[in-house]
Amino acid sequence: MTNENAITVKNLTKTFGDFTAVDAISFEVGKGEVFGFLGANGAGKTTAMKMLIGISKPTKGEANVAGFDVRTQAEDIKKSIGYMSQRFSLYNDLTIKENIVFFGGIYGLKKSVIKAKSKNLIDELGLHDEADKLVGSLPLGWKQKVSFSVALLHDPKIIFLDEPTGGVDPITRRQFWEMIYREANNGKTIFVTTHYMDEAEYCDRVSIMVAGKIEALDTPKNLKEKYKVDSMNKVFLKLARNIE
Ligand SMILES: Nc1ncnc2c1ncn2[C@@H]1O[C@H](COP(=O)(O)OP(=O)(O)OP(=O)(O)O)[C@@H](O)[C@H]1O
Repeated sequence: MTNENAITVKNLTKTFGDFTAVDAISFEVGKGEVFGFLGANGAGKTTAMKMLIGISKPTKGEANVAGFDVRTQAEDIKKSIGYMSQRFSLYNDLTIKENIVFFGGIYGLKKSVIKAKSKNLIDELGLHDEADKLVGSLPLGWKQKVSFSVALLHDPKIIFLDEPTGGVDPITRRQFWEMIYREANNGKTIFVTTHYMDEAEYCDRVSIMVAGKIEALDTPKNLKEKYKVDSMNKVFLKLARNIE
């Protein structure tokens, strides 16, 4: 497989007993691309993502992430990617600063680097008044923004975001997407799952997974043209109905 793409996936498959959760999916994600990975509940997104971030072995097929093979180089992948999910966030009983020091340490950064990054992060997010407050006391939207910045501390090439804006208000979601764009413009590759169809419109390309298979993959504009509708929500509904 070539390493020109940030992610290359070929016939990637995961079965649990007789059940095929991810069914021979293939796609490529270019460097610097914002790639939306959509699907209804149970479509297989999390199972696929777990294989890509090197924590679950594929049953069949292959995938290369940040130049590394998911089967044999999972440890290298973990060092090259950032990961953030709605479920795995920061430690609520540590302050913002303490979370940064803690995760910086886990990523193996030097103390001087952590100090500098911590200052940048707090400056960028305008969080001077909150830096010494417990994360648990922050609104969810702020937690998610800090969590995103923390996932970037070790300067990963690819960032995996698993429903990063779940439960967050529309204005904060918009600000969150501005942060995503900024990182993509800096050359980071963004792989993001979301349930919000308006967010699918913000992606460079979108794949839609139905029952373990990728049923559509293109730019939002092309998908809307193909299905002759005016929103990604309608594309999604049409696809789901066709399959039923
Ligand atoms: N360890 C497992 N053992 C058996 N079945 C599993 C396992 N993990 C996932 N599944 C099944 O695989 C299917 C896909 O699940 P997955 O969590 O990947 O979907 P998803 O698209 O991420 O959904 P959601 O949006 O709800 O997270 C589901 O039917 C789920 O029950």
